[in-house]
Amino acid sequence: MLEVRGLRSGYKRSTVLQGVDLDVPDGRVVGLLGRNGVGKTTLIHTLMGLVTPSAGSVHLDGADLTGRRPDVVARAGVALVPQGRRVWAPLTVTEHLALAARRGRGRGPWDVPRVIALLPRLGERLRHTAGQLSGGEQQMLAIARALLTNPRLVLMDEPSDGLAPAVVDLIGEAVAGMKAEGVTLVVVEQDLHLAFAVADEIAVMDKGRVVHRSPTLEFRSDSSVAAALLGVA
Ligand SMILES: Nc1ncnc2c1ncn2[C@@H]1O[C@H](COP(=O)(O)OP(=O)(O)OP(=O)(O)O)[C@@H](O)[C@H]1O
Repeated sequence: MLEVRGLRSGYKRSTVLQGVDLDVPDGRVVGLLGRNGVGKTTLIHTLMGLVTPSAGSVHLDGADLTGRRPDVVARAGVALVPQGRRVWAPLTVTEHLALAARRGRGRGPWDVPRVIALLPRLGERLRHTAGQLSGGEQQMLAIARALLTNPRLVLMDEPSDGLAPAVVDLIGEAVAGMKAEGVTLVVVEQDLHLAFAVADEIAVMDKGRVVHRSPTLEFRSDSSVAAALLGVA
């Protein structure tokens, strides 16, 4: 269980997170929505230890991760699938998987055969370099890399970014597969179709806070909430 309380953080000239409260129970998928610039990426990066909080707390299964370094947070079981995938263009898929597997070895159920079973397209591209992959395949590689660390919690930042609808559906299937294996996820998304397809619950941020939380079915059934908080009909 992830428990975030009163989290404040930001950059030199601006405080972005103004006191974020967020609970993510084990095995649940929370879709994190919000207009551009409300602080979704800053929240994900603060949870991962890439941005240092000025106040508040982050606990995972009771362990205090507040302000810890990214490598410490990763070892505690948190993995980031960053926006823009951040794969290494010259390395092959096999090399990416081998490097990630080395870091996660022995800590849980995910190994290379298992992530390839979840993401079969990668199995057909093992000798390709990451730079030769399509955007969707790079996203799958970024997911595979995260899973191979055997995380308890995966933070995904706009996995649908720049992908065609049919490819977004494949990413949705991969997220569903992770969830079926018991992985807990926070998925930042602009694509409501994907967020609704994968999330058990929706959290909406505005001006550096989580201002709304409801089960996905409830959120979908009341379009006035989405209209007010996201500016969509
Ligand atoms: N590295 C940085 N240095 C300074 N300011 C930043 C930095 N990264 C983000 N910001 C600012 O922090 C605010 C929140 O940005 P953030 O990326 O967290 O929002 P977001 O909700 O993820 O937006 P989007 O949906 O557009 O990705 C914005 O005003 C942004 O300009």
